[in-house]
Amino acid sequence: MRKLLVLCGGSGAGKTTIQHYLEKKYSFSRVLTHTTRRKRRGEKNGIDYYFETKESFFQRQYLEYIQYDGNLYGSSVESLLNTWGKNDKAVIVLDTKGVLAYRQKLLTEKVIFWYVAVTDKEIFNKRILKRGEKEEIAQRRLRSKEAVRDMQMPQQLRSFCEIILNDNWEKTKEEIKLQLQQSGF
Ligand SMILES: Nc1nc2c(ncn2[C@@H]2O[C@H](COP(=O)(O)OP(=O)(O)O)[C@@H](O)[C@H]2O)c(=O)[nH]1
Ligand SMILES: Nc1ncnc2c1ncn2[C@@H]1O[C@H](COP(=O)(O)OP(=O)(O)O)[C@@H](O)[C@H]1O
Repeated sequence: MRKLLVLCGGSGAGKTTIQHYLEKKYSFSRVLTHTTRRKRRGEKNGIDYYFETKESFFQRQYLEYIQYDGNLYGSSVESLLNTWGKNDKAVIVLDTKGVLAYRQKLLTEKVIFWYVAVTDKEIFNKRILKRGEKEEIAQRRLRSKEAVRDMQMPQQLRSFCEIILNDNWEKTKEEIKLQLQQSGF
């Protein structure tokens, strides 16, 4: 059966780190999404995202798309089906608005949702500055209304989204193992 794990959480909480770990340790395949934001240092087209222009972005068919800190992000039907074509176990990273869209749309597949949390908001600041962006861009990101919204789990997600606390990486790994066992992934 096709399975999808949806990760969301604040900017810098550790979604991408957890996604890579799920690939390496638990043989998930990542669903790449599309964005018009600029590449960060080290990011590659077709590896981290499909980097698009505004024109090319709208040439795809999306399950959903959103605006985040002034850029467009969208998950294409094609990318999800491609991933499932090679692996039943897929993982995607979305903002919390995208999570609600997936919750309503993907009714026939096995889908679970995780919100990646940190206890102290200062952690967002520290982590995001380590990430290869100019400080000014990182600070703007953290002040954007979408980033501020996603720093706490929105009320509407509480009934179906598991919280993965990512303060301490060793504990996060244990929590991931437990949650995967409990949900049969
Ligand atoms: N709804 C939705 N959100 C996306 C998609 N792709 C990425 N995102 C989210 O967009 C937000 C910004 O992503 P990114 O620029 O990589 O920044 P980061 O969260 O600071 O690492 C994050 O919350 C991602 O989870 C997508 O296709 N759909
Ligand atoms: N548990 C952790 N402890 C310390 N640093 C972490 C932890 N998890 C992630 N990081 C680091 O924090 C930064 C942001 O993580 P990332 O996964 O890119 O966040 P997100 O995708 O949620 O924006 C990266 O430099 C990453 O290596």
